[in-house]
Amino acid sequence: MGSTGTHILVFPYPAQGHMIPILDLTNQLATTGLTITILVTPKNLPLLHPILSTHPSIKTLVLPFPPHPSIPPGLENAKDLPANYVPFIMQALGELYEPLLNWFKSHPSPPSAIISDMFLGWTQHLACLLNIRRIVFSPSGAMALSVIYSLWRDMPKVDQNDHQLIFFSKIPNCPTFPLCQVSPMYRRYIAGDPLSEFIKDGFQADIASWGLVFNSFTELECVYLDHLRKELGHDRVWAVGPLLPPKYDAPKTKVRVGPTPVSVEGVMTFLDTCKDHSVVYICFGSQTVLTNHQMEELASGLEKSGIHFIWCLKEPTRAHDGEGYGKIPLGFENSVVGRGLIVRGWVSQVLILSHRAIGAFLTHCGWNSILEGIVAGVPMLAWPMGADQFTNATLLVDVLKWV
Ligand SMILES: O=c1ccn([C@@H]2O[C@H](COP(=O)(O)OP(=O)(O)O[C@H]3O[C@H](CO)[C@@H](O)[C@H](O)[C@H]3O)[C@@H](O)[C@H]2O)c(=O)[nH]1
Repeated sequence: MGSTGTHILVFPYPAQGHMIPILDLTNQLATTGLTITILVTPKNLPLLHPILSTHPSIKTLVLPFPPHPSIPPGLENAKDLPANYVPFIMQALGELYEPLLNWFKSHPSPPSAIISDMFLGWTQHLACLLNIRRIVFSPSGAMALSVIYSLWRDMPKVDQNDHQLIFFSKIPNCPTFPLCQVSPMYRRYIAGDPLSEFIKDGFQADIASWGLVFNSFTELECVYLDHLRKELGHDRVWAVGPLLPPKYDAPKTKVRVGPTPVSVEGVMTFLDTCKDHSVVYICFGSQTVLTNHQMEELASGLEKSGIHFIWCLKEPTRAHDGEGYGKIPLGFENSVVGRGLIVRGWVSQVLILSHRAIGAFLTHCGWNSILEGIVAGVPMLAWPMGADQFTNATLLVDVLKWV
């Protein structure tokens, strides 16, 4: 379809767990005749390759990644940095305000709406100045966002005691978490600190935005979607998920299994040799790198259980302390030859989960993983690690009682 309709700007936050669903949504929007521009920084442009080849009418706006004192030069995506760098990436991207404003001002027919990630709250201020609508895209679920918005709106006092219980009494089912399971960005908030105030302002600007789109669905999160409509005081809260890629084609790339690279088809061939529902798939998303202690515990469990498994692991980034993270215990790989694959690198999780041989999914409860597990109909074992994952696990285990 040609792109002659309303012009919108799509602005993803550069992390795989955020980019994948917003681009899946953009894929769908592109079939409706909208004119679409996607904003990325140069190192993230290759990630647009699939969507640009499917929809050549989509335009790109490539703005340089603003330098930040805490981010090594050349790194522009959360996958290349430890998880606690998220606030720095958010702050760095905030520096795109002026360049983006200039782009709008000089464009002959600029966008009349911005769809931007929930970590880009400052785009609401830009939208206000330009007198256009800003729609928040949430790659997290409605229960998780209810908790996050409640924190930044009510600013409950925390005393830095990890066991302090935080009650969310206005949210349905009154979720309650010990402080250590609450958003680290909120836990680290210091009044008056410029980074903390930037983060707070971003979430409060999200709350004030014109609309909110979730990668979720009503049957899963009806009460939390309704809660948000009530809290925000409007009905422009949409659940458009589960968002999935247009088709599940395995890319023709190689991944490292043990010391040697194998094709992605090789991973699928391994699954082909396994009985139905016999393999445990293990993955902790695109950001979590296990500590060596966690690696040892998991490896020991896998060794003793005798089960078949695929373990997709993320290796430490340059900025991790290389000694403390991601070390596979000596001899483990040899001890599981034939029944276990340890994959370093990227294999399509959606593709693996849809294989008949998968019987369970050990997940960190990232929201995309949860939705992909539900769509594949695979039982999940919840091992939340941080961010919104404790809320997501609570939704599955305590609210829906699905796990
Ligand atoms: O080898 C891999 C690893 C990951 N994935 C995909 O990467 C995405 C990972 O997303 P998610 O499961 O949500 O985990 P994170 O990457 O950890 O996502 C971040 O963003 C999510 C959405 O806000 C949050 O729920 C998480 O807590 C946060 O860590 C999913 O689509 C997976 O299918 C692959 O395809 N192959």
